[in-house]
Amino acid sequence: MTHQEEREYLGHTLTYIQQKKTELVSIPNYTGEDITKLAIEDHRVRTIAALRRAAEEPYFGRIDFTEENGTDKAYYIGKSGIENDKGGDPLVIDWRAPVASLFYGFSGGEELAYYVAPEGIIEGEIQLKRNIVIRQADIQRIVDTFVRGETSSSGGDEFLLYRLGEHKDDRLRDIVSTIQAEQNDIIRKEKNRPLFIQGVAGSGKTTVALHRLAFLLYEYREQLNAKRMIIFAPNAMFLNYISNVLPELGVGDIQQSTFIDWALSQMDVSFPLENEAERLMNVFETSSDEKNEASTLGSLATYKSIDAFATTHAQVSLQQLFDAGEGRHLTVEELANWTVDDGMPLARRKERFLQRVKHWIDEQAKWMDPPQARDFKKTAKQKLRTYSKHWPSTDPLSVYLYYLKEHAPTEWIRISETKTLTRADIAPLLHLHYRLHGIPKEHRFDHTVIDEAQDCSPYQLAVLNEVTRRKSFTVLGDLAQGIYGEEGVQSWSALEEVFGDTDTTLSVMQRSYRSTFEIITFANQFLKQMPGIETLAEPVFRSGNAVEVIKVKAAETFKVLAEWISTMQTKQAETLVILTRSSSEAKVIHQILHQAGQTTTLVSAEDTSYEGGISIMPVYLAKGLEFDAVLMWNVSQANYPEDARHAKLMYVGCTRALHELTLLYDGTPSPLLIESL
Ligand SMILES: Nc1ncnc2c1ncn2[C@@H]1O[C@H](COP(=O)(O)OP(=O)(O)OP(=O)(O)O)[C@@H](O)[C@H]1O
Repeated sequence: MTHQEEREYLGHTLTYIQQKKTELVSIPNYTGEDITKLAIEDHRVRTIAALRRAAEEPYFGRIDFTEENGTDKAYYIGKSGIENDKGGDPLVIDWRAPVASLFYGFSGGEELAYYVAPEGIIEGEIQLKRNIVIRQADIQRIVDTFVRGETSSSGGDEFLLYRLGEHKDDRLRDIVSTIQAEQNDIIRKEKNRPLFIQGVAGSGKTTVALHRLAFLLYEYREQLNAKRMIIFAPNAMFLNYISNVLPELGVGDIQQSTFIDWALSQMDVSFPLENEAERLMNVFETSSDEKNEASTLGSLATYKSIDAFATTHAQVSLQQLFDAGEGRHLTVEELANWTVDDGMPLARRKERFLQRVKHWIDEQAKWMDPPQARDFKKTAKQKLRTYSKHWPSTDPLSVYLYYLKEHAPTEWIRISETKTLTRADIAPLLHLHYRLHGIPKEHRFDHTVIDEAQDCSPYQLAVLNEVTRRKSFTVLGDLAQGIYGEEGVQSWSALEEVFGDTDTTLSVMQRSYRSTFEIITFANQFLKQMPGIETLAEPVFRSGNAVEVIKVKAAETFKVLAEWISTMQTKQAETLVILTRSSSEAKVIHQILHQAGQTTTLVSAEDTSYEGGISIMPVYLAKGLEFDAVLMWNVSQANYPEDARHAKLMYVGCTRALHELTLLYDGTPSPLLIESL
């Protein structure tokens, strides 16, 4: 009965979608310049795209709601809303609409439910919450997670577990059909108060951030422009991994970048950036303790100090008159009127000054014979070029070096000698670039998301705060995954401070969705060994195989690896990874498997895309990614000694696994394995 009723509704909806699409496609393109017609054309194109997406899977859920006044309504929830031109209620409600909150916020227990509509709070009683899996326009599965009066209703867990049990390919996916109540709250938080989210590994931070962008764009469509919204993530491979979600949600125009790539696209800097692979090797594979330099450069104190330096630097005081030749000159007093600091960036003031002097030269020449005037103008303009050198530099790198020479001589020597920049230099350089040249209007953001924000420096955030309107930020991360140590932050307050007196919100996500109960429980032992981490990850009760910790001898390496791969493949694992402590170990394993005819992908810091299949990479490159099966290679005492940094690396590695986790070691196991041997 249920299926029949749902089949009819689906048939009816698909017919409508088809008709509407045909009707809209038949309207000729508008290519003129009338703004109203262009807006209508834009709407037409977007609607066709949304209908095309909806034709395969128009909705995924249904909620039956009895309003206080007794009206019964059935709402079908999908990725895009589908209006009904022929009158009546929409056929499908957009998942971001206020009423869809009922679907996400309801966990089965509440007597009364409500949502906040534009006209006020609407209260009522939920009768039914149903998940409907549609693939290629066909109903595959119906799961009722709540039916009023039935005591067995789970409120959503059964369907969530079904979804979490699926195997993953090479791309992160949207979760519109199973967004959980605590995630829904975060997605829908207000726009203009900086929002910080501390979430355990696998709690859905990246996914929630992407859904929040789509939500904000819907909720504030009159104020926001997708092209002026951005998500910053740590590296190109991770960006590639998440690249499908925003287009799937119909908001593909939102920018996605790393901080460094974006910053370098804003300015010209003559020195190259250090090699990324070498940097990572330095951070993770050498045992140097000199890791404080980035934390000083990345601090808010340095931001303030450089800001004050830029202000002083921009005060122009010309001490020499400008002699244009032929007895004409501008006095120091006259020049001072043209150099006043009226708040305009230095480079623009300099440009304005030069224009004025050029104009003055032309005026002087008016009283001369033409040949004399020509010679005078030529000479005077040459002299002006020489004179302009009395202006302070407008090159960010030069100004940065002046600053360092005075305030941080070690850094000055580093750059002067190597003629190479580190990542920590980029935020100060962009800051100076903005101070010297200003921020073009079109470079400002309406909303900025920072993922993996535990690795973001306060300085970076302060610079982003300059380009982001109304402090509209979502900042997400996990302090327990702060594997860069001093380069990132040790507490969220270090980043919150950037916003000064502005109120910020800190939300916490403790439930972990990625991994099985066994894997999360296992990984929690590493959280317990990190100073300052008080709460553990809470598993969703999805049980799987036990985590295996196995001792192997070096001579058996290949045999063990081959067995692991074939066992995982028989378990239908599609994405497998071998995580090593170092890049050299990863190369050796890749070589061994290659010689045995096994195709694997060796992932390095330079890679910009993630291909799925069987990958081998150093553990520090796996942050943000996930795999059906993970093999932690050689978790020996030498590779993972007992300290917070290695506990974090171990935590990151183990929490990459969705379904299967195996750890191998040769010799003495890591002392961090306190509960598993
Ligand atoms: N509500 C949900 N329904 C279904 N899947 C979910 C849900 N929330 C999270 N997931 C899944 O959990 C996994 C982890 O999500 P995500 O990568 O966004 O987490 P994260 O907190 O950013 O993790 P990490 O910090 O470890 O990188 C993904 O596979 C995601 O699809």
